[in-house]
Amino acid sequence: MAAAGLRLSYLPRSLSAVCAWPRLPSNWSPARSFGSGASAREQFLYTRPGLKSKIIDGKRIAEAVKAEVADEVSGLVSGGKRPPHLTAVIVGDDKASQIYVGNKMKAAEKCGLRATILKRDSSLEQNELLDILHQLGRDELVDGILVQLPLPPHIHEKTICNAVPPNKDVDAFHIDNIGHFCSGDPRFVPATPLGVLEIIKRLRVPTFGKNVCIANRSKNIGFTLATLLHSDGTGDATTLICHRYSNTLYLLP
Ligand SMILES: Nc1nc2c(c(=O)[nH]1)N[C@@H](CN(C=O)c1ccc(C(=O)N[C@@H](CCC(=O)O)C(=O)O)cc1)CN2
Repeated sequence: MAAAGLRLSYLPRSLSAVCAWPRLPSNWSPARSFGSGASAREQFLYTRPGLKSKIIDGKRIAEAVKAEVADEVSGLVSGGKRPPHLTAVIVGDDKASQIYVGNKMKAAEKCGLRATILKRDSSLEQNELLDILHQLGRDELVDGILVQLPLPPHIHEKTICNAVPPNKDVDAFHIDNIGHFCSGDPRFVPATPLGVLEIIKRLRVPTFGKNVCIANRSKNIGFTLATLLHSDGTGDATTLICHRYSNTLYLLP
């Protein structure tokens, strides 16, 4: 189940957040590139005349991953086991969240998993949500649980993430799972960075000894992706996390 849980869910459509640093041409000068009142994006592009973008067909990769997970699940089922059961809890009416959860559940079903959505109104109290999670934790027919974020403002996100039983926490947002991940002994890995790593591996983008710049500093995405990419035997790259306050000069090769 852990392997299926890890590889499920979301694959980003593009890999724009990760790029190898290109070499600058010999006539490049900071004054020419930074002195024109250009936007941050223009400055970035001006300083990287050799940078070539490549659009990645994430959908094709996602289909291949789903087919492989479906094979694993059908192996379990033909061995007499029941299909793993993923339950998503969603609180409120956030449009994007509805779409994300719908897509995750469709993907799970396509892989042969049982998928359940528990949808609750935004007026749900924190204690009621905690009760739901305790019940799901005790339910032997539920293997994986995710609580879609964001939650309404009256619900404390960290309290909820830490109420998902760590052995069913497919998002790996529970503090125990963050600790396991950071100490190099992951039980689950957050889906988005794992999806990016999967794309890098499947496209055989070399990372060994490379410099990688990650344009995202969130704990669940940029930070986790940097950890994966610099880890021994996983990415073996040198990673730089940058954000809106990063000095663009740090990006020079
Ligand atoms: N329980 C969870 N809640 C939330 C998660 C999560 O992983 N688990 N992540 C986000 C929402 N989300 C998936 O649920 C999600 C949203 C956006 C992306 C992403 O990679 N976006 C790309 C654009 C991709 C595209 O081209 O469409 C980007 O922003 O650059 C990944 C995951 C919050 N809640």
